[in-house]
Amino acid sequence: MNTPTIPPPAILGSKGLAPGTIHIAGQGISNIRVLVVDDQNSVRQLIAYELKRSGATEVYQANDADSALELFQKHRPDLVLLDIRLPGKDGYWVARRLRESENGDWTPIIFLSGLDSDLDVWQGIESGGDDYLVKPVKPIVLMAKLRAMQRLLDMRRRLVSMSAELRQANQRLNHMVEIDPLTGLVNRRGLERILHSEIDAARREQQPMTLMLCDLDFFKTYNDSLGHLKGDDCLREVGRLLQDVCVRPRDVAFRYGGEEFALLLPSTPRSGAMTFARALGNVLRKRTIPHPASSVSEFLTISGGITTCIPDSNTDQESLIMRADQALYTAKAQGRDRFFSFEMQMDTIEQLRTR
Ligand SMILES: Nc1nc2c(ncn2[C@@H]2O[C@H](COP(=O)(O)OP(=O)(O)OP(=O)(O)O)[C@@H](O)[C@H]2O)c(=O)[nH]1
Repeated sequence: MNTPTIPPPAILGSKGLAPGTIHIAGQGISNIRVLVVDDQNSVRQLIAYELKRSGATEVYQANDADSALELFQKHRPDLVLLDIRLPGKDGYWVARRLRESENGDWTPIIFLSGLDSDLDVWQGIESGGDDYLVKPVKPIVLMAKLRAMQRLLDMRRRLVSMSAELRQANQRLNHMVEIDPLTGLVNRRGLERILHSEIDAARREQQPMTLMLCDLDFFKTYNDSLGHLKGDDCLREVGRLLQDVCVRPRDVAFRYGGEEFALLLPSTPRSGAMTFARALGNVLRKRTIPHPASSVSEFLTISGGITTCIPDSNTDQESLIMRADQALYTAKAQGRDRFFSFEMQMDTIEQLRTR
């Protein structure tokens, strides 16, 4: 029942719309699709006729509660004109169902009813209506109300689109503040966020996770001998290299700060962590980045501290970072150009004991 028919002139002035000034040039409604719910054919068609004349792009018509809901779901009109007395379920019921089905959206509902007691108005607004008009209503009054609702609707649409833009801008901003401009890697702030959620995931899934802190060896003397710009190039190169070794989608490389990098490897046990560290060392060795002032190699080398665990309720970002940092300190103290993990050291001791 969604095609409005132009009523014969005899219908004008019947119970739904009172006779009166009907059309004000240029003052109609525009770009609006309306659902009219009324069980009286003549009233419904007259309203549809007036709406069309005033600029509504589409008018859907329903004569009972169920077809009203059906048309609402199907067409998602911009506005609903709703009678209260309908066969079967009434207009209050329809308004409540419409509100439930909107999912945070808002469609203005104007009750258009012959019931004129204060309680009816109260119930109409309570059930989800935004306005209440008593029939017969003058077309000019109806149009004025529709224009007011349209204004609110437009304002709401602008707000919704502005908040979507704002959300996107915020996402871009968050992304920007988590990216290190020199290497393009995620920075320390991003590490803290991602580490937090990966700890939660690993705890939930009872999966081992690995965190590596890596530090370029003798980078001060690299800068001192080759200059700060070459130092920057070197950091960029290492950044690319670390990104290349992170082949699994959830493995992430970070610039932790200065000449320190971090690698987060979810679902990676100790054995996998050491394989990864060896591969990383090999890739760097193959790159043969000259380091004229290093006392461990003629090429750039890296030291790394590794920690691997299945997080429990005591595991947090700080404890993991601290443990990886202590392991890094040990790798440096043991001569650099190596990776160290307390957990793996314990494994080795355990293996020696059981031999
Ligand atoms: N070019 C460049 N150098 C940086 C940057 N950030 C930190 N550095 C330098 O990295 C060097 C780190 O030096 P140290 O902390 O003394 O460590 P190191 O010389 O690498 O010695 P070890 O770590 O003990 O092997 C410092 O000279 C910093 O100035 C950067 O963004 N660009």
